[in-house]
Amino acid sequence: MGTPALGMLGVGHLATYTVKGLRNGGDTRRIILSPRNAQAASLLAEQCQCEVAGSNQAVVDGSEIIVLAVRPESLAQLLEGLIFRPGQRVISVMAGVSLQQLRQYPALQAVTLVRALPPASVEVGAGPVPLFPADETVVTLFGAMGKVIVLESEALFDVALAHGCLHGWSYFLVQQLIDWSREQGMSKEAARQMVVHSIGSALALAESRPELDYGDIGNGIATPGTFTLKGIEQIRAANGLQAWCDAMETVSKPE
Ligand SMILES: O=C(O)[C@@H]1CCC=N1
Repeated sequence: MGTPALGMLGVGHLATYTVKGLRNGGDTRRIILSPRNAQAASLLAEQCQCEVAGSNQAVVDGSEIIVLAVRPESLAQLLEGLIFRPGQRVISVMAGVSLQQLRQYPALQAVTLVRALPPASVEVGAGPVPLFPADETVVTLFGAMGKVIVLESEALFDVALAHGCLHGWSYFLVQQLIDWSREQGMSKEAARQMVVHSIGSALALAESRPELDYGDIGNGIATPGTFTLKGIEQIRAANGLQAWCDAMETVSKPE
């Protein structure tokens, strides 16, 4: 048996960066794309050596593993009339749709269902990919493009949804800090480098010292009389740290 073929139902942003991540990670398996978004599918097929199927059913028939990468509101229409083989592996990358909700669709009743949430950074092999439940085939598949983290429960997978959002929020935080630096007169390049390396190098140092908590390192720097302490006190007083956890709380509790 060769490497299981992969079918993508839905060729939007998530499907596109996932396929790019797999190819950039050296995965050369057969990848079959659904035809509905014809322009995106043919572009991705050309860039990443995929095939565009004639129909969604052809995607299912030609693949051992199928990724559901449509918007939740399009799912019912997508599944209408589709026939999966019993035991076929179906990975849902739709945020906020539970296994129980997926199981309500007649088409999905006999398949092996797995949930995953690849962030955009898998395109460069750098994302955490939360997964539930454990599935060796999917761990191997997505291991090519990121660090797969198998969660112990679906509730914890929903917590990881908040981390998926954190990934997205990071861009806004970094951009806001770059914009502020530029308003002070810094060049675009210097502003970007200063912000990115300030945060990136903090992560690098902390990850070189796994025995230390991030808070320990922060407290070692923010000692009495420092500018760092003055600033973090101001951020805390403005709810600037707690606001992030509050948003995590909101998005990790779908419905
Ligand atoms: O924003 C979203 O809905 C998805 C979930 C995590 C990242 N993106």
